[in-house]
Amino acid sequence: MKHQDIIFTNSVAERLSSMIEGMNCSGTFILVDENTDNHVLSKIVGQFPAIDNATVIKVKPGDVNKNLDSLVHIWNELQRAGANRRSLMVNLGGGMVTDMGGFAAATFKRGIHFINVPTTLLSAVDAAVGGKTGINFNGLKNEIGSFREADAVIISTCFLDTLPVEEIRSGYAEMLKHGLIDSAEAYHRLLECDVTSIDSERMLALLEESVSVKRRIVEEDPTEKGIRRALNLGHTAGHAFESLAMRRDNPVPHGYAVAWGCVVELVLSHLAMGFPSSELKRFADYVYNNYGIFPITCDDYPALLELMHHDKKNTSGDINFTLLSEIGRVHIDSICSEDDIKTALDIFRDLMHI
Ligand SMILES: NC(=O)c1ccc[n+]([C@@H]2O[C@H](COP(=O)([O-])OP(=O)(O)OC[C@H]3O[C@@H](n4cnc5c(N)ncnc54)[C@H](O)[C@@H]3O)[C@@H](O)[C@H]2O)c1
Ligand SMILES: O=C(O)C(=O)C[C@@H](O)[C@H](O)[C@H](O)COP(=O)(O)O
Ligand SMILES: [Zn+2]
Repeated sequence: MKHQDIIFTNSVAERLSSMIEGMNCSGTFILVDENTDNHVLSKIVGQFPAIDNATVIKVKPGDVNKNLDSLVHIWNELQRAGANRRSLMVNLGGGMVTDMGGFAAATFKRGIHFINVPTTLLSAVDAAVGGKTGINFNGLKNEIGSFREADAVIISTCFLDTLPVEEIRSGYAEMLKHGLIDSAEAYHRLLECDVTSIDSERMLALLEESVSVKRRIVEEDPTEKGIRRALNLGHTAGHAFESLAMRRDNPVPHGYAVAWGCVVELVLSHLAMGFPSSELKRFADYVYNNYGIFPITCDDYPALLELMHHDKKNTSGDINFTLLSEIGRVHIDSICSEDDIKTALDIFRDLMHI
């Protein structure tokens, strides 16, 4: 897999335009959802012909629409406008847009060029980088997808001012995850920051630091044969919460599910690997105070376990977790029994005062 070009800038339109011109493509498509159409597109149009001449494709927002219907809509629009192998797709949006647009680009005519321009904190620090693309299918997260890195990722803080604070918190959860797998120093610094009042200069520095954690791991293991599973901390349980919330017709932001999932998986880390109880308690309190609770009872355990059995890290009938023995010390392929997971869910409910 080629090395991915990741650019940090607040002159997005200028960089994007010169990139489009340099790629000598036969046509450019910009994928947006209704919200990035409303809040973001106007920030990059009206300055450079390479951007203004692009065809805009619009999808409905939200993870419930990261699905086959939206994907078919994108393929139809590309085909209708005569896109070919030299066409370029620009994914302008959050992780929903970069995941699905990346997959549409990876599959249309077996692959066209694409550039990710992330517009949420979460997509800037995580989703737009590293080549995981895909859609949800049959209620399971990212069930259909491919590894295909964007030709380039243009990361900026200039889109974040219209983002609801809930979405800032959601992205911050993936940054905390990067801190947890990286080092106690980076993680504690994040815990001490007030996420709602970080100025844009400091935010750009935090973005660069967080992306560097993901980038280093992806470069070592681009297709998740091993160590990339570190980036999946919190997701075995987190994706189960996220899917359950969708089943209840009450979706939650991805990062919230990851934050709750990390609590469950730090409980398992404590039980199985001796992860310090003081750090577990501190993280759980942070999550309770900043993300609230995901309401579950023991009646939900069978559904949650069934969802965890679909996790992509599993290679047998067992459920595979990424755990920590301490902050920065990662143990991939940690198998936990259903009984251990139920115990962890019990402790999760205690820690979250549910
Ligand atoms: N591929 C990966 O490595 C990876 C990593 C993490 C998450 N993901 C996926 O990313 C998705 C979550 O991404 P997300 O949190 O960015 O969600 P999202 O794309 O759904 O964006 C969240 C909300 O913010 C809106 N929005 C986007 N930019 C905006 C802006 N600048 N101003 C105002 N509103 C804006 C969106 O329309 C949406 O309503 C999930 O599908 C998750 O599975 C993928
Ligand atoms: O990049 C990775 O690898 C990750 O696991 C990052 C996660 O934050 C992200 O949510 C990813 O989409 C999860 O992938 P999946 O393989 O568990 O669907
Ligand atoms: Zn994630």
